[in-house]
Amino acid sequence: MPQCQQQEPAAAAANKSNKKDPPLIQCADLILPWLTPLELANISSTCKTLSQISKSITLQRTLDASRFLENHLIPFLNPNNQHPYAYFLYTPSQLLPSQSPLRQPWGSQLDRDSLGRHHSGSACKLNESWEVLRGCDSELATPRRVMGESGKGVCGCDCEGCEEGGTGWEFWGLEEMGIMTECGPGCGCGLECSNRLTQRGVLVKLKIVRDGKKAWGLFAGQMICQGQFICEYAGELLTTEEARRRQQIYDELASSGQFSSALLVVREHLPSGKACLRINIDATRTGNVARFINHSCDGGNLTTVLVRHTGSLLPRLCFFASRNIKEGEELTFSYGEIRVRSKGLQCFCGSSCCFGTLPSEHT
Ligand SMILES: C[S@@+](CC[C@H](N)C(=O)[O-])C[C@H]1O[C@@H](n2cnc3c(N)ncnc32)[C@H](O)[C@@H]1O
Repeated sequence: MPQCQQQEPAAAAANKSNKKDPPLIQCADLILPWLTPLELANISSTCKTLSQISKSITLQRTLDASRFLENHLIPFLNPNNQHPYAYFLYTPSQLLPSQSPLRQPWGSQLDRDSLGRHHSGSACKLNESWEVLRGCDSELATPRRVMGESGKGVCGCDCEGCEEGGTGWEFWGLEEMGIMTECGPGCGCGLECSNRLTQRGVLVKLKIVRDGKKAWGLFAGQMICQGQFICEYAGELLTTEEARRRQQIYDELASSGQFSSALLVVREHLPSGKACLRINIDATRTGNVARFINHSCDGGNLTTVLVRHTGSLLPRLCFFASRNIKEGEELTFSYGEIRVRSKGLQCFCGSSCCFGTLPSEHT
């Protein structure tokens, strides 16, 4: 049958080109030829609508990295617009990997009302209690309970058990770290207690700006005074074994470029000096705004404080302004002093004392 023989190569060619198409296009190619003109027109307009919705979702996502879980919107700004936002799951506080969601909604117009106010439960409640507090004591915006060597601080409420002393802390090689104790699950007070400064989410305006060399960075969206609380370092709390496993994967991905990890290790040296407790917080997949804070060899403008809570075993790592910060300034801190990798990632902090490479440690 000469006709059949002639058609065979054309059919084979068509099949070959179909194989390259994504599955959805392949299905459409099977179904759409059967449709009436009206059905085809309906499909076409649905696709245009979906395209508009997905553009609107992208826009909404650039407006708030926190998925409406913080008190203020935290926008992404990228002057060259190639990457409008960074994709990660948002958590305002530490969680276990088993608590980390596989997916999280982000970018629905329904998240906000016509005035742009948040609908998300936790942030609203936090915001309300903060508004009440701010009216009566502006000092609440500063770390009143940062402790010295003695481990004693000024207690903001009558709860007992707040006067615990501190040991020595190390963070990525840093020997000096502030220690502070706040009320927690073991206290009778609630979020409105003045001794829960770091538990009300992000209270200063921030923005996330893209840079050609360092990728995203966290910037001040307002003037910030020395001592003001910025945010905690939130993410998944890992076992050391899991932290090492993930760090190996991250290192491999980073060596091929285009990947930033945000796995942070905090070490506590016990008074005996013989043992060391460590906390591994991974904000790479699930985290908060702190995952965008870049390194600066001069120490930057942030200081880290370990905050303990009455009745809670694990401390939280929190960032405070180490000096007055102007609106538009990048927020940075030192990742540490140790550089175990001779060929570490290049540092672009731009400070006069720049070491040239980013700090690196064995996890
Ligand atoms: C915790 S993340 C900070 C946010 C990151 N820039 C991003 O876009 O997600 C740490 C990573 O940021 C990059 N980074 C941080 N500080 C840097 C610096 N001073 N110079 C170059 N890259 C930096 C490195 O890739 C590092 O592994």
